[in-house]
Amino acid sequence: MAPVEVSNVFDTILVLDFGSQYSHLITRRLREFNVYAEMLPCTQKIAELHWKPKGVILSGGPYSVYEKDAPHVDKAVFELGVPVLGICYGLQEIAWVNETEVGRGEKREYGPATLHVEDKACPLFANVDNSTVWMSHHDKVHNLPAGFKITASSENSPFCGVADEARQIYGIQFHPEVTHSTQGKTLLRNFAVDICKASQSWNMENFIDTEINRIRDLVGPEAEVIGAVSGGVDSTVAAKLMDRAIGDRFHAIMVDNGVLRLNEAATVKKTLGEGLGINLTVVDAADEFLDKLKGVTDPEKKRKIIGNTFIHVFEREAAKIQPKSGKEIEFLLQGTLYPDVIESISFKGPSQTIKTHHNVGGLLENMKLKLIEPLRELFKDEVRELGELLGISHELVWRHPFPGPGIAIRVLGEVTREQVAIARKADFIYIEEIKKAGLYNKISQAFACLLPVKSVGVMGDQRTYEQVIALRAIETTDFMTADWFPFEHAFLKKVASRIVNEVDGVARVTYDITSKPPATVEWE
Ligand SMILES: Nc1ncnc2c1ncn2[C@@H]1O[C@H](COP(=O)(O)OP(=O)(O)OP(=O)(O)O)[C@@H](O)[C@H]1O
Ligand SMILES: O=c1[nH]c(=O)c2[nH+]cn([C@@H]3O[C@H](COP(=O)(O)O)[C@@H](O)[C@H]3O)c2[nH]1
Ligand SMILES: NC(=O)CC[C@H](N)C(=O)O
Ligand SMILES: [Mg+2]
Repeated sequence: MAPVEVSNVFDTILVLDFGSQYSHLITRRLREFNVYAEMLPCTQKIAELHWKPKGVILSGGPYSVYEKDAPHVDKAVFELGVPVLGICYGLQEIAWVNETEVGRGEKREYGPATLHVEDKACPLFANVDNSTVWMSHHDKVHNLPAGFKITASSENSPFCGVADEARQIYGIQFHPEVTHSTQGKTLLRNFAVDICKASQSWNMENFIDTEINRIRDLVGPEAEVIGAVSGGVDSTVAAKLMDRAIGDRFHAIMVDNGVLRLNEAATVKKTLGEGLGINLTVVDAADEFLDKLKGVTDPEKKRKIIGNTFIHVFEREAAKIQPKSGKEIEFLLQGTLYPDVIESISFKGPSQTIKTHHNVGGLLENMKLKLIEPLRELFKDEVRELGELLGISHELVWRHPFPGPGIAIRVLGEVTREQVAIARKADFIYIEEIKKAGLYNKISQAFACLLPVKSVGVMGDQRTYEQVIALRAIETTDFMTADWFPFEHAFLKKVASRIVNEVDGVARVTYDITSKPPATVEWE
């Protein structure tokens, strides 16, 4: 029997990734109109798929089809009897497979171009007008492949759209997945819904039932599962799904690593344990973490120490659990999201190893435990929607992300109890003011950092010589790029004044106005 996979339950469009920076956006757009799509590397062998796609999209990519080492699609894609759409490199690949010349164009084309729909009857262009599309290519299809007709053109690309309607193979030179292609979403919908006949049934309500059944099948009637939860969105949603699926055979463990936010452990215990009824153990390992961090100032070392200590604590706690069945714990729950999976499977080039799925997450290595990752098909906003449907409070669902290494990477330099206490208090005041000003949900992430430099101040006629707090607030959709949040001056003034007045050990407050890149979100 084929394994129960999401793609076996929902009609699925297969996106084959040739390494374009936009590949994941194709999946994203299709899901926005409730068609499920999954991305796999372009090297995927069709015979090894456990499910049959309703259609296939070949993405763009940095290679040239005529290069010696260029990646090529498994030709079995064209034997599946389902529609195929090639985008940019994908179009060039379709031409290549059909023995049509592709070469370097005289002109590169990056940015906006005007699309001319030449064949208004082509179902791919239904309700698509002559409009702006986004181009990003240098190569050019020189001739029309045999059996194809021209469906669209642009000034620089006479074969901007081609189709072999009998075989349902379509190619376009532009990128419909980027929002700058103003009618790109209509085109993708035409392909997925009208041409491939994929049902628009992908929504979080349907997903809950499917996933609960899948977990029950996988775990069976007796086995027990452990999972690390932080009180963050991902692990809470994963834990709640697990709880619905197998009840008290799921054991959630939260580690107080001594670098959580103010009152965090107690709050999580209350919201997850009492509020959501999840079987939760909070382990106080603060001393163990802080002892190991003594004298360490290098950011990477700090991260490694915290990561390893998490594993030790977690293994120790897991060994204490004695399942009713008398057998050992068999499964480990992880809150892996789709972007993590994409990162690990995305096609980066023929010379690079493509990581496989068990490397994703990596909370525990060399473990006998089998992984369960209920969110591995979902984007963050889908996880949030799922959280709301599972009855998790709006406040928890919309919490800003908080990194596992916590305040340890927000206290620059050595992490001591005293330094953590200062950073915690300042962070608490900052977030409290953000919430009071009604800004929390407009900001993607905000926090305070403690800088290990001293600065002179004057308070109550006394000279002070204390440390500096740097405030950070960013707006982003995917955390890969980010911009700083434009607070009103009055707001910053208020926060600075409160922090200097209420937090001993701080003489000065600054606001970080660096975007990512060149900076990162965290300071370490
Ligand atoms: N203090 C903790 N105790 C136990 N597990 C933790 C702790 N901090 C992090 N983890 C584990 O590490 C994983 C990764 O953390 P991450 O911050 O990416 O996700 P999250 O905390 O679930 O959600 P969010 O991104 O909203 O913070 C978590 O899903 C959880 O399994
Ligand atoms: O769970 C986590 N463990 C980590 O080690 C870690 N490092 C960064 N982050 C979070 O990732 C996002 C991007 O942060 P950076 O721009 O600093 O890489 C931001 O949301 C960061 O808070 C982490 N989350
Ligand atoms: N964006 C792409 O897919 C580019 C394809 C190919 N590398 C070109 O330059 O034309
Ligand atoms: Mg977190």
